[in-house]
Amino acid sequence: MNAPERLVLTGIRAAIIDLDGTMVHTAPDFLVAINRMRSDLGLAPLDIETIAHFVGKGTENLMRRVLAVDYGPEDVERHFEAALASYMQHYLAINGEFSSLYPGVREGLDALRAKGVRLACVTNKPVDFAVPLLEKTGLRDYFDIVYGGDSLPKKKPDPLPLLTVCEDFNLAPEQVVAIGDSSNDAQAARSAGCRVLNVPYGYNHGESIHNVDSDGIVPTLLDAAHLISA
Ligand SMILES: O=C(O)COP(=O)(O)O
Ligand SMILES: [Mg+2]
Repeated sequence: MNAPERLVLTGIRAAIIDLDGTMVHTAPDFLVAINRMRSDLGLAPLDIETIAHFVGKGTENLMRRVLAVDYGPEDVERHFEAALASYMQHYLAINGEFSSLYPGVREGLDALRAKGVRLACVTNKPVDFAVPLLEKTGLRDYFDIVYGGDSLPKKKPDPLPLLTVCEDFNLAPEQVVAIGDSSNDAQAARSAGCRVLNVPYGYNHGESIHNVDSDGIVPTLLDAAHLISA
């Protein structure tokens, strides 16, 4: 029997990197902003694990999931606008204050850049949250492009944001790898025709990352960088 082949991704010219759960552990920011919003609405606080399971499909989805803990579908819609406005205000007030970089992020971005791999950040976070967070964590200058969940008509798992980056970089999708913590990132990459690596430490809707269809699971962004070559 042949020894298992070591995973290597060749012909890669750009990497599209996810933000929440991949570069930055933002669940503590979500916890504070959501529970301040819930307090404004007279609702009891949620724990961090519950909230982390709701993260990944953008702010509107997050609001609906957080309200659905207490309300049925009609009341969720009735409270939606007020909840969203309260949440946006509270999140912007603390954005990045309770967050931290995961191990190997800066090293991984440095290693990718040293290989001549261009970098884009594609997140489902609103772009007005994403850019200040990247600035606060010292990551903004790594990225030629940053797209938030509201930058384009569709967000991940739709392939549009990834395909837009490929076009911006003038690269074919197979020359681009997406790296993320969730099935959203993997599905978007598969639909776009990009390669995809997953990290196991983020927020995959409370499900095992091992069930996701991807080209591999890497412990850190630095490990991802080691597998990627031009
Ligand atoms: O805010 C979200 O919904 C998740 O954002 P992400 O795409 O950076 O994981
Ligand atoms: Mg993520």
